[in-house]
Amino acid sequence: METVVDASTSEEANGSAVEKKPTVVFVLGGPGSGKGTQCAYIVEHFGFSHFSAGDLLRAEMNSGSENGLMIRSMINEGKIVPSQVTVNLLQQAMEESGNDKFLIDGFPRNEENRAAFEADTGIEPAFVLFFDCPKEEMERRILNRNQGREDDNIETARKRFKVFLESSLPVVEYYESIGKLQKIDAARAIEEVFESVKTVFASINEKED
Ligand SMILES: Nc1ncnc2c1ncn2[C@@H]1O[C@H](COP(=O)(O)OP(=O)(O)O)[C@@H](O)[C@H]1O
Ligand SMILES: Nc1ccn([C@@H]2O[C@H](COP(=O)(O)OP(=O)(O)O)[C@@H](O)[C@H]2O)c(=O)n1
Ligand SMILES: [Mg+2]
Repeated sequence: METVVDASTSEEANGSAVEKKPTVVFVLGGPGSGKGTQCAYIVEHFGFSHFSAGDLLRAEMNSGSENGLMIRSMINEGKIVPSQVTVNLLQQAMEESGNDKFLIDGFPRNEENRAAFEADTGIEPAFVLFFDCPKEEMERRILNRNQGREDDNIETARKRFKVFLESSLPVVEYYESIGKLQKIDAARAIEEVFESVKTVFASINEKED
């Protein structure tokens, strides 16, 4: 007869080899508030991997995947793509990165996004950055962005602002209510905004080099 399970295997199974959960910071703010811009600086200074939910969805849309057409029509209407699609893309990107510190930008954009991520990954954010910016300034930035995005036109931008107010702000308020929100005045020059961002991250862990 085969030997029974040995001691080392059962030790792993009962938790001695449990992995540490990754650190996740969600980066929220209205369309054009400067999330992507600030994330690039955070990556340089603090060693996080940055994933923009919008960028991952655009890549998926252009990859010829079966969800491509659905994603394009949602994005062009400023609507939020079903959470399962976005959470799967984020999970895959995190797994492939090999890192354990993630900035997730433009997510969660509604309560369904928030709940799906938590249910599927078991991860809660360490904290949530919120870039607070007046609508007029966000509108100016979007219309000057020049990245060739189909949704950066005035008509879609207005739909995105409406979705932000109705669906995304309640998530921001939720994180505020549990004491996890770090609100930053984003209506200043890029360098000034980053000074405030640095203060928040410096208290966590400075990149060692
Ligand atoms: N503090 C700022 N002041 C002026 N323009 C900014 C600032 N931050 C970002 N921008 C510009 O505004 C546009 C939107 O910024 P982006 O980082 O793409 O925002 P988001 O990811 O929140 O939509 C970009 O063209 C960017 O260069
Ligand atoms: N969590 C998310 C993030 C983006 N999106 C879609 O992608 C679009 C662009 O998101 P984005 O984060 O790149 O846009 P910005 O806030 O950077 O301007 C959104 O308007 C949504 O249509 C989504 O459906 N779900
Ligand atoms: Mg962005």
